[in-house]
Amino acid sequence: MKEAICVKGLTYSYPDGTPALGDINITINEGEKIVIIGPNGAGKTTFFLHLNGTLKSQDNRILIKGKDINGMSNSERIRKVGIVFQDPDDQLFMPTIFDDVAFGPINMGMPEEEVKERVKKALSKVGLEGFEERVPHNLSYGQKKRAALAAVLSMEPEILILDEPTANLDPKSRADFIKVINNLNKEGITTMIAMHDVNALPDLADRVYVLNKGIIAEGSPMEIFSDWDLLKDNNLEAPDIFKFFKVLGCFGYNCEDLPLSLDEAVEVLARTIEKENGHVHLHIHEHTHAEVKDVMHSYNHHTTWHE
Ligand SMILES: Nc1ncnc2c1ncn2[C@@H]1O[C@H](COP(=O)(O)OP(=O)(O)OP(=O)(O)O)[C@@H](O)[C@H]1O
Repeated sequence: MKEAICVKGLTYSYPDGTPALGDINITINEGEKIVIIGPNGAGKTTFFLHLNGTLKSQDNRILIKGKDINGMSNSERIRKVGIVFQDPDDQLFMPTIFDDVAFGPINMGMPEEEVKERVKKALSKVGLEGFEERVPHNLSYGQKKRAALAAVLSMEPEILILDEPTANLDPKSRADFIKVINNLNKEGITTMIAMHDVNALPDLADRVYVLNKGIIAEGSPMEIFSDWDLLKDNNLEAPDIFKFFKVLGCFGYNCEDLPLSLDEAVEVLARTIEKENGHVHLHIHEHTHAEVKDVMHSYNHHTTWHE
């Protein structure tokens, strides 16, 4: 497998002395689907700002497809790594959507016909066909998120980095946005996402890194979410459905695989029902209401871990 991103010993403190990153070492291969989780202030945004060259550290190395990022020109970097920030208003600043999505290609000096072609293609990938003349300011939040993504896609980056892509989206927009990102990944784009939305994480990650100034852990979503101490120590939580099945397990529900998403839960339940001849046995009636509540709360760090 070819390396998309290789980070060696990245340490960074802001000029006012605030330490943000400590000795980050990671390797991400081409085509991977990576999610980075960590508490507020863990350094996720700071890390991303190093990957597009906005922040620079001299005493460490970041290789993008084998090439040192410090030796790359701006345009070379932007063509390799596209970053979509959490707030689309940070990325949309032109009078029309066309101007915003065309901004990168025009700056690269591309001929007019190619610019138009790239804008059309990028808008179609995010489901905003025909939005060229719309005013960014007047779009809905979900449309702005997709327009900001199109503005990055028009540069046809090989690596796509997204900060909190599902935050503040309604359920349909959230599902649509996840589908768009997954389609881009299937086309071969390496995706790296920072998110607090752990319920959406299993749809967007093959591999997860826990970042808290340094890399604390790395593994599959199942490996990470099964480690309660890791989650607790880093102010993180598992997807709701995973926690719910953990609770069911305490009441006698015996399932081999814990689900991380609703789709997986349906499969797991179907398998159990088949195995148990149409029955799922629970022993909740043997417990008092207070005991059931206690178990439920033990899997919700907001109500117990911080009390
Ligand atoms: N411009 C800055 N100057 C000084 N300190 C900063 C600056 N930007 C961020 N920091 C600090 O660096 C640390 C890492 O912040 P960063 O925004 O990278 O974290 P994050 O993981 O993206 O957080 P969140 O999940 O809340 O978005 C924090 O302690 C933050 O206060």
